[in-house]
Amino acid sequence: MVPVTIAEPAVRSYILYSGILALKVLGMAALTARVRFRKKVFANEEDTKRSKGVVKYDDPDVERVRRAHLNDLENIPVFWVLGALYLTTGPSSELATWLFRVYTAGRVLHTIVYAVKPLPQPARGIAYGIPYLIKWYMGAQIISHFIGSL
Ligand SMILES: N[C@@H](CCC(=O)N[C@@H](CS)C(=O)NCC(=O)O)C(=O)O
Repeated sequence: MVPVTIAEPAVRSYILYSGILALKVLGMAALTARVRFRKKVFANEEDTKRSKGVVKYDDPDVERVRRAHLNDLENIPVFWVLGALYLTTGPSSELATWLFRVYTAGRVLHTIVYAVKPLPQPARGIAYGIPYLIKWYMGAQIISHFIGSL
């Protein structure tokens, strides 16, 4: 059994990048609110009163930010699970740190090219694909490490 302790640089790196990603997910709510107020487009009647906005469910800019938020929710919790389990396989600290770092950078870039400053494809596909492959790699490492130990 590989000991997973806070003294391990890879564990500290996981905690750091997990925290950054959690704040990044929270930031999506602020980004959505910013676009809603800029466009005066809201989801509920009571939200429209102070800013004289309208209820609208198909504003393209709001929907874009909402899709980016949803995409985070489809991906980042999976990283938390796989990243934590990956640490139990005894990876090199350097490799684990780079995987967590690149993953985090990819997810931040995904939001930028999707919702902040939309860029033509394949910008979003790449920003999505690299973190996606990192998760598959960590998942495969977990399975290959533990499959023989049952
Ligand atoms: N739920 C996603 C699954 C596939 C995915 O996440 N694709 C990436 C790269 S093209 C993406 O940014 N999709 C846009 C989105 O989720 O709104 C979708 O419907 O597209």
